[in-house]
Amino acid sequence: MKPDSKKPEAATTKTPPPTIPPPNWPPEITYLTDQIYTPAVSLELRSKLSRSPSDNISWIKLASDLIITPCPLVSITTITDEKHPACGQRGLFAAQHLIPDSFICLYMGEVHCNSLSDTDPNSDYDLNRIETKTDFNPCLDSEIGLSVDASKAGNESRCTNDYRGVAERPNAEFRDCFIQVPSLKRADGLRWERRVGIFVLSAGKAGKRKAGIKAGEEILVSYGKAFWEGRKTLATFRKDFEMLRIAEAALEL
Ligand SMILES: C[S@@+](CC[C@H](N)C(=O)[O-])C[C@H]1O[C@@H](n2cnc3c(N)ncnc32)[C@H](O)[C@@H]1O
Repeated sequence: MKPDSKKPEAATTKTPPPTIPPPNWPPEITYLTDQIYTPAVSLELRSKLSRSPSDNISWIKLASDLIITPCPLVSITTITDEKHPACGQRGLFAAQHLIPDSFICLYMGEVHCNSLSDTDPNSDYDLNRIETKTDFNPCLDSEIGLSVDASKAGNESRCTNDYRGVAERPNAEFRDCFIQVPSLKRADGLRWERRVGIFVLSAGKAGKRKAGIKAGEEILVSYGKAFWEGRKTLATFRKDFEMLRIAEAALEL
């Protein structure tokens, strides 16, 4: 069943209702239960996020009961370990044992166009700059040029740190997925829409990661070298020596 792209659905423009944020949520950041959109993201562009799952058969389709806000699987903690390179900042930790390949939470934020005018060059929370398994420059949908920035609004996923300097390797990764959202046009009242989620890494061929992520362990992804190289360039330009030190340390690992 192909989505009807002639007329975008106005019902999807609704702003999600406010929810009580999880403990330790940064008060200056808006807590989201669904992604929001910059004015530059037209309804027509948004409708392109809606695809029949048969278009991308390998992408996981998440049942709506897996998407719970706040997410009970994780907790946000301020890092106090001085050896941790993000000491003093927040990190995302497993609130219970998470098995390999399991879904943790969606990467929520403000969806924006990848044009210079609609991108915040200072954001540390833009998927545009983070490398995922599927794409070198993942975005939300690189074909239509959309990405997600959680610098001003997001959910727990914005607290996920990079593994460099913390652990030997990541234990989680970003993956493309589909979720079901309400549709006025479909007989069943639902359609599939593209999202990016954080998932526990698979056990691996040798089963080395079969333990998944233990309760209390920090959830760590790889932002990719490009993220840290970008930070290094920006830090050099701004003469921000602390940012430069962190970026160089991450690149050395
Ligand atoms: C997406 S945020 C991660 C959450 C962040 N720690 C917070 O409290 O909001 C990305 C920023 O976290 C910090 N960070 C994440 N992983 C790091 C690492 N391995 N080493 C140093 N800083 C890290 C950097 O400041 C980076 O720009």
